[in-house]
Amino acid sequence: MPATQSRTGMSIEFRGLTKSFGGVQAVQDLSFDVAPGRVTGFLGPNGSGKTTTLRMLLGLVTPDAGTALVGGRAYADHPHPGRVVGASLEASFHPGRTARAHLRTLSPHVGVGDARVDEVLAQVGLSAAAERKVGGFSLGMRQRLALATTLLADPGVLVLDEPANGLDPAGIIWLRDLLRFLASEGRTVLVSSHVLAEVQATVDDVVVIAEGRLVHASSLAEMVHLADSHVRLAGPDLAALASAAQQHGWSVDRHGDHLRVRGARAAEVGSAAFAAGQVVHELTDVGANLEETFLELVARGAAGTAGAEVAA
Ligand SMILES: Nc1ncnc2c1ncn2[C@@H]1O[C@H](COP(=O)(O)OP(=O)(O)OP(=O)(O)O)[C@@H](O)[C@H]1O
Repeated sequence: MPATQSRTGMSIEFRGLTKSFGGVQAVQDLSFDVAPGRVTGFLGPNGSGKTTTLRMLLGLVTPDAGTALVGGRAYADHPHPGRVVGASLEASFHPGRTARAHLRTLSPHVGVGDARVDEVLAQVGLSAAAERKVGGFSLGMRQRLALATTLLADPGVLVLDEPANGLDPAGIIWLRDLLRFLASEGRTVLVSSHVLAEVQATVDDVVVIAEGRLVHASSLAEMVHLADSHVRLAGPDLAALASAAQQHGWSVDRHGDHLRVRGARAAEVGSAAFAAGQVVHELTDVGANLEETFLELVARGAAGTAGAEVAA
């Protein structure tokens, strides 16, 4: 077994990380922190730069500028980086090998024995499939084996790229419980995903990127607060409706052909419009929708207008 000190989570720091491939600016001046003892969701749409960022963290891609540090050091500067950070990024399996054989080929490199191999197979629910060839594994089983690979050295830092991809609903709940348990032990757990809903029940902190730039970093609780409910209001004279709502001290944003009024319920907004003599075509209470907030942050980030939402 590796030394227990490896289990202590270290913080991860990204500072001014920048990388382009030819004409493609994959990551731009990206800075955020990932804290130990918490699960952090690293979110962004396809092609937003998540994998490139994680590859730079693991020293697989050289940044054009900036740093990515684990416990204050570059990954490669740790004496035994594979024992400090467990990462699923490079997980590739020989189809003719069994799950157990796959892990046994890796175990000497991270200084663990066969007993640990069976332990992690049990931890990811693959004990019964240990002697089956990986070529016949489902996507979900491959995800479990990738996770077993990252856990093998009992590392304090886990970096998981889209770990929920391919898992069935029961598998997603299982993964959530496992990641929460690993974080509760003090580990640093960084999980990428392009679907907030997939990791919403798992993460403590949220980092959102779009087109390689940071658009939001906060606790999940703060993001939920951002996703506050509002009243959707439309009519032939939006300017007059907006001013009627503002006179009551409610905040009003225009979104295309309708307004969003915050701080009031639909009934109050309807009464205010009536009192102002305004025709209303649409008046709806819209509940908090985290996924919608995520998509909005991404859209605003892509348009380069997200600065105000960046909390980190
Ligand atoms: N080795 C490379 N050569 C050229 N372009 C690359 C390379 N790696 C990434 N890119 C480009 O950088 C951008 C970011 O890609 P990246 O894979 O980091 O995004 P992602 O957020 O992980 O996407 P996904 O959710 O689809 O995995 C994309 O435009 C991609 O095409």
